[in-house]
Amino acid sequence: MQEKDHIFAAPIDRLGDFCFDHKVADVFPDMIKRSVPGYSNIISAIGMMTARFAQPHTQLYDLGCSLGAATQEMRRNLNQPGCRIVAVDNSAAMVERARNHLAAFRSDVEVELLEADICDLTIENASVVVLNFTLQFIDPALREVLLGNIYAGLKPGGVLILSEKFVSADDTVNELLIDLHHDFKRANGYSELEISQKRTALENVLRPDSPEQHKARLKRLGFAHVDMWFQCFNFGSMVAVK
Ligand SMILES: C[S@@+](CC[C@H](N)C(=O)[O-])C[C@H]1O[C@@H](n2cnc3c(N)ncnc32)[C@H](O)[C@@H]1O
Ligand SMILES: O=C(O)C(=O)C[C@]1(C(=O)O)C=C[C@@H](O)C=C1
Repeated sequence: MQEKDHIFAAPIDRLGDFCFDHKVADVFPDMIKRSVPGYSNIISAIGMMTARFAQPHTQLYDLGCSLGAATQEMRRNLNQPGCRIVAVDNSAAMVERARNHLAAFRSDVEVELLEADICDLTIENASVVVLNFTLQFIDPALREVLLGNIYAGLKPGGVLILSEKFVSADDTVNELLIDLHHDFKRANGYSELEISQKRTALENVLRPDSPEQHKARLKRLGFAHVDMWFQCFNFGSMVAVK
């Protein structure tokens, strides 16, 4: 049975920064499904893009893999010989649970699960790289270097799938999208207290960029084709092909 997310349901005295600890890892599937509009569509599309972009004898990366939802979808859709998936997260609680989660499925595809900081990782011989709601948690000053490492490690024709929470450059639209996201959370059973406490806890740790900032940076780094393929409110996913 999957646990329900009640983490911010009661008033918290000294509300600290949000972090991916045991409490969050225990309820993560419920939390992300009720918090991120379009999450399950994005996971399915990661599988579809894996089928199109995976190249024989290459590596596929799931960076900030949490419990391995994207890894599992990539593994299910891999149709090329000699590929392996490298799934990485720096939260011990997430990696421990990802190990159990991934072991529950039968598959011939090798998955290397690493507890590591993705900023310290060497990316090589890659055909598919997934950053599914992870870059937003990386120090903004380190984002360009990380994306540059990904670009360098991708083979020509390789793809980066980058899903993020966005900030809109237009203040009025930005407020509208945030309000609509909160409506989405209310409709999924979150209370006003849960919404506001989580918002405060995320303030210093989830720093969103605008779609324009993302596109400009990916282009600057050399990606040949960059665009948004999905957006719902202030959440979305981009595709960048080398
Ligand atoms: C919103 S979750 C990602 C969800 C996941 N990709 C999925 O599709 O279900 C963000 C994850 O990024 C991880 N993370 C944040 N900073 C990281 C870093 N520097 N290195 C590795 N993992 C990181 C967190 O521990 C967390 O599990
Ligand atoms: O709940 C929110 O407001 C979010 O921003 C959602 C979000 C995310 O985008 O990663 C934040 C933290 C949790 O990991 C799950 C989802």
